[in-house]
Amino acid sequence: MSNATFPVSKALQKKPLSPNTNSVSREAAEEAVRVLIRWLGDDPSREGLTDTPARVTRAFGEWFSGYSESPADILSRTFEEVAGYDDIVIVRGIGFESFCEHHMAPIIGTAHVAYLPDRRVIGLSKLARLVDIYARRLQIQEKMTAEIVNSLQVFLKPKGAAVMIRADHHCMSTRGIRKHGTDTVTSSFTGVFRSDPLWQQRFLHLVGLC
Ligand SMILES: Nc1nc2c(ncn2[C@@H]2O[C@H](COP(=O)(O)OP(=O)(O)OP(=O)(O)O)[C@@H](O)[C@H]2O)c(=O)[nH]1
Ligand SMILES: [Zn+2]
Repeated sequence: MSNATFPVSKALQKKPLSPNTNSVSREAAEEAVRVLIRWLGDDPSREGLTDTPARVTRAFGEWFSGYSESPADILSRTFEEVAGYDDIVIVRGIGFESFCEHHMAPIIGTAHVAYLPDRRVIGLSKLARLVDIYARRLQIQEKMTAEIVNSLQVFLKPKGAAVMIRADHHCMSTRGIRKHGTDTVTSSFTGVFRSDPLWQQRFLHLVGLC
């Protein structure tokens, strides 16, 4: 279990650069793809590959759209808690696709995101959007887990938040050590989920781990 420092760093709150508005032009990105194709030993000007650099940059824009989205924006719309509800809110099994920052290889996984409301709740879809904002960046699993839990704590201000992620790292299964069928589990807690073993146990029970 991680001991991510809290409160969250200022960097988390800054609006990140978008792949479309940063200092590298789309033309330069497409040229980089052509260089890679040449480096592989193929010819970027042959018929089947002429449109590939444009497709690849478009695909990267989608896979890495998290750089142009801000957790503050999606977590700003909250609702008064329904009177009398005083238990965990959890969305389980949020599927995501990410890419490891070491090899840019896919990380395919699921996240469980929970919080204990302090008067306010948030639309459930926003928890899944929060996962995607951080998944659609170059990541390591530990950082992604901590970023999700910390931004939920900072912007929603619940009594506590808990995140658990299970993922398959393709850099471990399709290359290098080539171990298939492994998964990596990380978790991160704030507030009561961190300070009170009973709340933490309850979260683990809800995600089916105890
Ligand atoms: N802690 C952590 N490590 C990761 C994650 N994703 C990939 N890695 C690891 O990052 C490490 C990078 O190791 P390096 O030795 O620099 O790179 P490498 O020579 O390609 O390593 P191998 O994968 O062992 O061939 C590898 O051990 C990967 O398994 C992640 O989310 N968290
Ligand atoms: Zn990797």
